[in-house]
Amino acid sequence: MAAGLEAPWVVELSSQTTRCGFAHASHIDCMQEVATCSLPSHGSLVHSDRTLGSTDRVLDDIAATLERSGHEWQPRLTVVVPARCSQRMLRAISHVVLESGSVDKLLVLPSAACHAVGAGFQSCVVVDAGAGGTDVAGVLGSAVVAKDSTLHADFAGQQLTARVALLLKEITGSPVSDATAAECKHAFACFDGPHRPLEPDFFTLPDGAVLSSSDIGSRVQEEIGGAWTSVHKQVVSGVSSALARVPASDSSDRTTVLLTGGQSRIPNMPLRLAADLASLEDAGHLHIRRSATAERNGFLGAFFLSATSMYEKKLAMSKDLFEEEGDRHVRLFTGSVPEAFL
Ligand SMILES: Nc1ncnc2c1ncn2[C@@H]1O[C@H](COP(=O)(O)OP(=O)(O)OP(=O)(O)O)[C@@H](O)[C@H]1O
Repeated sequence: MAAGLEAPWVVELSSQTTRCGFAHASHIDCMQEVATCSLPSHGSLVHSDRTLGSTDRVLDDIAATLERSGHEWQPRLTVVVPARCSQRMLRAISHVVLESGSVDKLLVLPSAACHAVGAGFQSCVVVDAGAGGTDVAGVLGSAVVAKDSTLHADFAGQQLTARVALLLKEITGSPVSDATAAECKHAFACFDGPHRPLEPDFFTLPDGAVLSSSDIGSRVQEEIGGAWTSVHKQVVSGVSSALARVPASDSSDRTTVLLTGGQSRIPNMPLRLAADLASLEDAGHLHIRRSATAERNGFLGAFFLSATSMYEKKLAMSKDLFEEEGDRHVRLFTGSVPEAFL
């Protein structure tokens, strides 16, 4: 952290879980995970302009949640959004935050760059398989290379959970909660491959009913395999175009493809991605890495990037400038952060 700077609050607007918190250089001091079941769907707000007018409601909800747990907004705030976030949405976020009275400086960072930095990479191709879909982006010097080089594919954890909920209802005859469906999905999720773990033999529903893995396990895996099959060509083409912008980054002349996001936990996913990428000309130079901190990388990376002196000097939008010149300076940071600042 640069001398004299207080750590900012970081709010990561994701499809299913909004993560917000305050971090120290050495550890996360408090990180609230605000699930959207008790809040409006933040992901759909940042993923689409249609509900633009609701941005203030989203941030108000987060502020209320923090206050309930005894915290207040800090004067510096970093908001993490998908790289495809529109200029209109960025302006809406800046108005809500900088007109709120409690925030003096705002930084808006693209999620892919934060995931890369959070996992320890300054340059790589990010494949972020999350609840709302799978995003691919090239990251160079801790910044997304270009907004138009990002890709969104429909391999979405929330949709898979909904499919598993339907399967469970079909088998048991009664509806189950999303939490139960997600638990069941996590128990059986797996791609084909040599390290396929043994399935659990049984899955127990909250009412005590026991389903055997033959009832539900293979059907969950079929759903996951089918969903990936329908998007894998798209993902390969996204990785291929990102690779054209991200030069080899390690001493052995290889480029890292970072698998991150909650769905990257699916067993054998790196093997499946490697098999799909094998058709690429650069396949021999790819290093596929799955991060152990999958769901937290975006938050962690945002904290690290915000904690540099670059934040203060070049990147953050100040309330004073906003009041003098309006929202025309608001932009998603896509420049390269010099190593000296990291
Ligand atoms: N072991 C697992 N197997 C299968 N899916 C998993 C596993 N662990 C987590 N997931 C899924 O990952 C998803 C959550 O991922 P993540 O937290 O990255 O999403 P998000 O950040 O809210 O969304 P997004 O990145 O799309 O905005 C959920 O759908 C969850 O069910």
